[in-house]
Amino acid sequence: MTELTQSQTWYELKAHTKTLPHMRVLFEEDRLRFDTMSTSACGLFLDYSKNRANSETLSLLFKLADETKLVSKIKAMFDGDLINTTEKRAVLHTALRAKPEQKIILDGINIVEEVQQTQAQMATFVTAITSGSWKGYTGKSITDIVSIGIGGSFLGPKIVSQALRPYWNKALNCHFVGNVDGTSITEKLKILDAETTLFIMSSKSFSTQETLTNTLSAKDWFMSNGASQEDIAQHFVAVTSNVAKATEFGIDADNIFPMWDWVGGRYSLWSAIGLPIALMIGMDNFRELLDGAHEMDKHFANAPLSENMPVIMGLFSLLYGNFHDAQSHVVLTYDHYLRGLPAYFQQLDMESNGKSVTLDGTRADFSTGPVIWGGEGTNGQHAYHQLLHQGTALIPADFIMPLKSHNPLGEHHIQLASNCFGQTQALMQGRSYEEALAELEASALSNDEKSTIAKHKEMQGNKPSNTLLMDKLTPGTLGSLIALYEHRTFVQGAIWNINSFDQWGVELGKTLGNDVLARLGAEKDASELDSSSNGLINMFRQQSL
Ligand SMILES: O=P(O)(O)OC[C@H]1O[C@](O)(CO)[C@@H](O)[C@@H]1O
Repeated sequence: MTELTQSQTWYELKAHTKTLPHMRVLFEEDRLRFDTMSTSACGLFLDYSKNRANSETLSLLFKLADETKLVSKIKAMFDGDLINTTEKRAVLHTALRAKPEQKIILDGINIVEEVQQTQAQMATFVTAITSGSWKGYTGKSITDIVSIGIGGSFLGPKIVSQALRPYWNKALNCHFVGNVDGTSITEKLKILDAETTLFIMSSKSFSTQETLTNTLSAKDWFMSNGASQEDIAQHFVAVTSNVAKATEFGIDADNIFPMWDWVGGRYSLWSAIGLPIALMIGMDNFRELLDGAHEMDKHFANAPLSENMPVIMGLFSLLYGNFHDAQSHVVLTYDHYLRGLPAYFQQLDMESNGKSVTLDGTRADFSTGPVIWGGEGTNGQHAYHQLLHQGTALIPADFIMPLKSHNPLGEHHIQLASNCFGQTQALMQGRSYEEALAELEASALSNDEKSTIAKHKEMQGNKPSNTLLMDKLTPGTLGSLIALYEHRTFVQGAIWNINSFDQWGVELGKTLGNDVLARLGAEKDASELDSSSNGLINMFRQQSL
């Protein structure tokens, strides 16, 4: 048993959540519900009124936050305490977007100076590439950037570049390679010209199999196009915390952008891992992205809990997972440029809070991180919204939408907004049996048929959602939005008292994968493995090699 689930407040929340009326009633009882249950920060507006909560719910949640010392845990992160306890590391992705004049001391060093030096190195490189002064081995300027990385070294650059497409440098194209499946890199290389292509190899550890394999294949392709070993320096750069390994790999020392162990992979887009972003949108816009995140950092560190956007969102997610048995959470982005964001938040949250022991190793006797999934609105309405509305699972939803489009076109944006708001309304209010029956009144169906169909058309409603709006999708508002979700993830982990910043669960798969690799190559016999693994390996060896 953990202290958390034995606390008085936990018991009170369990009892309280059973007493709440349908959200329809909560809205009828309080005409000002939208005004009191919404808040703004850093260019974002959060409507959290369509949640299963009243003032008592909120005060119990804030009490739980107080009792679990959330405020002091937030301070500990910003101060650089070693809160990643299993790896004895600080968690300071916030330092990546700190102001140049700030001082954040870690092991006696002001790490802000190191961050600023790397940003200066990035800025010089971005200017060289975008001005055309950087030449390839045949004297041509670079036209295509290929970012090779996986996990946090892939999704951040890819999703943020995609989201900020309106800000792209017109002279550059970008491509992202992550999967070790040869198809991924082959499809990219087919359309590229070795003379004008730059590869950015992004790997914090410089030991990730997929990234090393993809980079070696990129190198082979490059050399097969008439380039020589000394031409590598003009077409390959690396972002890593393992500078020695990158040099050994053949990356020119001047072309290595450092990163640090106090930045987790899934929190690293703000570092030189974001180099592809800076190349595509320019260093000024990249700094605006950082500034947006910095504003959210200040808000998170200073706002009272009751006005603190990441705290409110984190507490509501915890409410549904721990007191309503919600096993997943859906992120619905009503903006085509943000179509990749659900996948980004999936990795951010699930690799952070997909844990089952608390800091001292006690097995959690409560649900921890939910499954995060989602997609682009309005497409989802024709795919999985049926389950959101009438399924048996409770799935809290976040709807995210800019109020202004980068591409105003006829009725498109007003229709997008009408769908976004209409969906949250339908989830909340549902449709009663009586309402469904009334809709069938004029039909030619018999009374029995009307009654049966009405039961199928009934929608319970009371399905919670948050609606997050921004005036327009810009580097600044995107920075604030992503930092908001980073801190939302932190809030839950802090209250659960788990380590949100290691990822031991991915180690075993990698180790066994390497063992299977040897057996697939017939260097090792597979017969001592379980019959499934043995059978699969033998099938591959017989049919694929
Ligand atoms: O940047 P690296 O060291 O290649 O790691 C890639 C990814 O693999 C992980 O370590 C495990 O998925 C992620 O945390 C990380 O972003």
